[in-house]
Amino acid sequence: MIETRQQRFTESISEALDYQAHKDTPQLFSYTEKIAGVEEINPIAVFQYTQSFKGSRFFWTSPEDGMVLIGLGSAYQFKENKTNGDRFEHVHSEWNDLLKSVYIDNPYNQPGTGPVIMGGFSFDPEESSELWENYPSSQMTLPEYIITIDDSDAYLTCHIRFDGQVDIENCRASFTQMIETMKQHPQQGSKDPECVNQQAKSAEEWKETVRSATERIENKQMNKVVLARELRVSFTQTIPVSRVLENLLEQQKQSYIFALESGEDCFIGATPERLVKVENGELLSTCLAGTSPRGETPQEDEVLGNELLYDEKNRMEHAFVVDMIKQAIEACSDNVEVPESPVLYKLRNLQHLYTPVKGKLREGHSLLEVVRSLHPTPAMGGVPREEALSFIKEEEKADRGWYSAPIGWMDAMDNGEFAVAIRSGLIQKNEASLFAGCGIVKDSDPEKEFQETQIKFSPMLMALGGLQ
Ligand SMILES: C=C(O[C@H]1C=CC=C(C(=O)O)[C@@H]1O)C(=O)O
Repeated sequence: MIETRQQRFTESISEALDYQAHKDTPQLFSYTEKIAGVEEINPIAVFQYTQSFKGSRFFWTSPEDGMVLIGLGSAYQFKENKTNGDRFEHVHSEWNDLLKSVYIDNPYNQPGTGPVIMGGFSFDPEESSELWENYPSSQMTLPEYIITIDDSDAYLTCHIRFDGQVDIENCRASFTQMIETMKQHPQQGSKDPECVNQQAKSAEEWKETVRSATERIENKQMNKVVLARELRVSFTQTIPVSRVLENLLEQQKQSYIFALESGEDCFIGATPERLVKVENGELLSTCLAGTSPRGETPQEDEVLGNELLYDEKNRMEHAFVVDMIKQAIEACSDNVEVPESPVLYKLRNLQHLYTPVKGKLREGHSLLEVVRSLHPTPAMGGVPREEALSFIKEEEKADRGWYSAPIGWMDAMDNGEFAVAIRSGLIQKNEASLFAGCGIVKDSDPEKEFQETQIKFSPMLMALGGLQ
């Protein structure tokens, strides 16, 4: 088995080198292999044992299909800063150009294997700040190694650049070494560092901004706006990212768990909000807006859930999102299906109103084009979009950076998925900035909205060990 594997790798890379020798483009080789023994692979252990890639790792898992994607290192990167051009279109066209020059050996028809780019975008391409200096307005990376795990199989993909002397033996040995790394057992015993300080901008100031938003809504200058807050937390020691990931995986089973390292920082979170998923042309988007806490007992939980389902203010907040997403998906898809009424989506700390939107992506439309038309939905920006965004720019005092923006991956067959990076935080050594926001409509009560943001901080606070 090992011998056959080594042979396949050697033959494939030799063929690629040979093929590329007659061309003046390329220079990239993409090779995928199915790895036996998926039950042995522990995603957290992979993260713990790949410290040599620290600063350029990506972690993703989806609650629906349980798929895990880990990206390590960078063989190629699309990156753009502070632009008012079309950053989604730029990535889309550069990705398609790059794909023309990749020699691909991937015999598996499995989404998320072969050449896959991973990363995300900032909320507002025109904003930049010191806090987010390691996170440009768009950054999608083709990793050196990609580990893809679905329920029954695991795959390893590697990307090798052909722009210098290629040592085939070395490349093959590194690939084999990475397979060994995938099968390591997690290291036990790391403790959560102690939280020593939590600091947010003045609560009164934030509530005042909510009041001024409701006034604008009363005056018919807008219908809805989402306002966010930032909480800076400090710990006694450097925050261990793999430990936080492990906690999120255990505590937030209904959410996407993601992490993206960039330089010394790590943007990490557990978001329930799918922006869009495309698999073999089937499209799925999600409207998630309208929030209530979970009850202490099943009875209280049911009462709170029912109140949320029939609450006029929350239904209005939700309906703005459904209308916009439905319209955007209809513009690029056939057979669009949207249920009449929302259902409840229950998380550990909160429950939301939830409406799925399904369709068949029309020929000629791409995943990134859908991301561009959806971002930001009224669950993150507001209605009308431009009015809400300029209110956020002028009045909201949070440095959003990548919070509430698209994060995800896409492969060479235009399969992929983007979530909206909420319930998230930016880890910087022993400190982290956490973010939480709420949809404001005309009947919003500033105190209640403030309490809602407090609960929305809890998934990250819990995972960091900062929630007593
Ligand atoms: C903006 C956030 O949540 C959004 C997603 C779901 C429900 C929301 C709400 O009910 O306000 C928000 O629109 C956040 O968690 O930071």
